Amino acid sequence: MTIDQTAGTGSLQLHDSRAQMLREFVPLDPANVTVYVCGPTVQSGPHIGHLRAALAFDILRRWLAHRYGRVTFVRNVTDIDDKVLANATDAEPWWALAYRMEREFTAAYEGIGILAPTYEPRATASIPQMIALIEELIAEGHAYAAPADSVAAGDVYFDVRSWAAYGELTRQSIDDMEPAADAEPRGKRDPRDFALWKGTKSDEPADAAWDSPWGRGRPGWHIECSAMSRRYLGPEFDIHGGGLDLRFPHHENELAQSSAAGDAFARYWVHNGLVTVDGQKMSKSLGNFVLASDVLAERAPVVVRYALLAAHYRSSLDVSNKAFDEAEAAIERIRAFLERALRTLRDADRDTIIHAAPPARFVAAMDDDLGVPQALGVVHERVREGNSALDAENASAALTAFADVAVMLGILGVDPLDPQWGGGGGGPEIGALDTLVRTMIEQRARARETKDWATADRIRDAVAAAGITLEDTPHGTHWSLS
Ligand SMILES: Nc1ncnc2c1ncn2[C@@H]1O[C@H](COP(=O)(O)OP(=O)(O)OP(=O)(O)O)[C@@H](O)[C@H]1O
Ligand SMILES: [Zn+2]
Repeated sequence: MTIDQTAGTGSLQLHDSRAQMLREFVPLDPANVTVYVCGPTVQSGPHIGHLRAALAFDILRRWLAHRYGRVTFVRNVTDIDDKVLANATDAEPWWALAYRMEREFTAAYEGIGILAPTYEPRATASIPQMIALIEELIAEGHAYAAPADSVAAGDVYFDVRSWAAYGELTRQSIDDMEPAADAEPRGKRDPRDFALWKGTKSDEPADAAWDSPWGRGRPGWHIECSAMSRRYLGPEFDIHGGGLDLRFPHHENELAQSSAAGDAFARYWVHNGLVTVDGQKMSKSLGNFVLASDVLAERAPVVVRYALLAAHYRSSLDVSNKAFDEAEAAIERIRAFLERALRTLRDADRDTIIHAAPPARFVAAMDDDLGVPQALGVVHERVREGNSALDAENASAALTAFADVAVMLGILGVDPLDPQWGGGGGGPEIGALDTLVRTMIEQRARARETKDWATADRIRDAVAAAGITLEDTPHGTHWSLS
């Protein structure tokens, strides 16, 4: 792929939560855009808030890939944390729970077409990097171990008063902040100091602790992301993402730790708006969640994807059956047009489709802080125009509309005919099968053209033996599983 395929049509504007305004996105290295997104704490299964967050960054990533080609995309898994330990049982240790939940997240992400990250590091696999970062912070005078004779002995805290810029991300002064909730207050110099390392407690499992210069223990949540982003992307990278709920304290603390350790860290901060229920964040802790698995049992994955990306990623989204019904109707309108157009298109036309560039207004919408609602507006407009062209038997106008729609749907990952949806339930193997069967259909058509009936019959029999039925129609041969 070439660098910046849309050069000349404008620049990508992203809302940077740190600057609190739109900024032109200029990558450090246009040949490799770097993104770190905070992944889930795998204490329980994904709800649709998690899907929306992952989807927001999937769209960002796809658009960056369209513009620049290569994107190194890292999304971590927090597999050690207070919450994971709290949900473990005697029958299911913390590491078994974390892995089971990680698989549930992966299944839900893949189910709605979220691309796998380039790297997906688990926090427990970067403990030495976290310890090294904490040691740097202590050496620079920005962190301290709790006094050995205090109840917090074994903990290490970030010293917020030592870092004058603390609060810069969310524009707060230290004195206005709440005390940090996650550490033993009696070992701290300031109630806002937060834990970098947590000494193991007597009631915690022995295998949930690692050796460190401060005794056995485990990392705090914030240091995990500072260490993993540095390890996988280096001390400076382009975009740091996560849900709006993570801006404070999580991202504020990540920024403080990494900058205090001398890293330039993220150049842009992007936060997705929250899925809410009656105005409140959908959350495991509040118990007001809708599980991803429940929605996916009721609705086609492409409909769920469409519904969750149809609102701008920075808006709050109160999900309702109405939103899913509307997405279903929109997907059906698109599907009907694609199928209708496909019936009239010839194979020779496919080249045009593959080489189409998205319409300029779609590009402008996406460049304007990922304006997916406007971009989908362009999709529906081209669907209407394509249908009119088909009504008027204007083949060339129908073909360009089809090509536009196909390329836009491809970028957004919501093409209802994409083999990845497998007719509603299958996986990528359906796509592979489709390619193979189509090849055989073509060979059979060629044999028939040359009146080589023996070969044509042999191919039909081979396909039938694999449990596949071929149906010859005036518009070509369709296949289905018998
Ligand atoms: N309701 C929501 N809407 C949008 N994004 C969310 C929502 N809940 C969590 N996220 C995002 O999902 C990602 C993974 O989050 P994480 O596992 O830390 O969830 P969490 O905030 O602990 O969830 P919960 O509050 O349900 O326990 C984060 O980027 C987070 O901001
Ligand atoms: Zn993080």
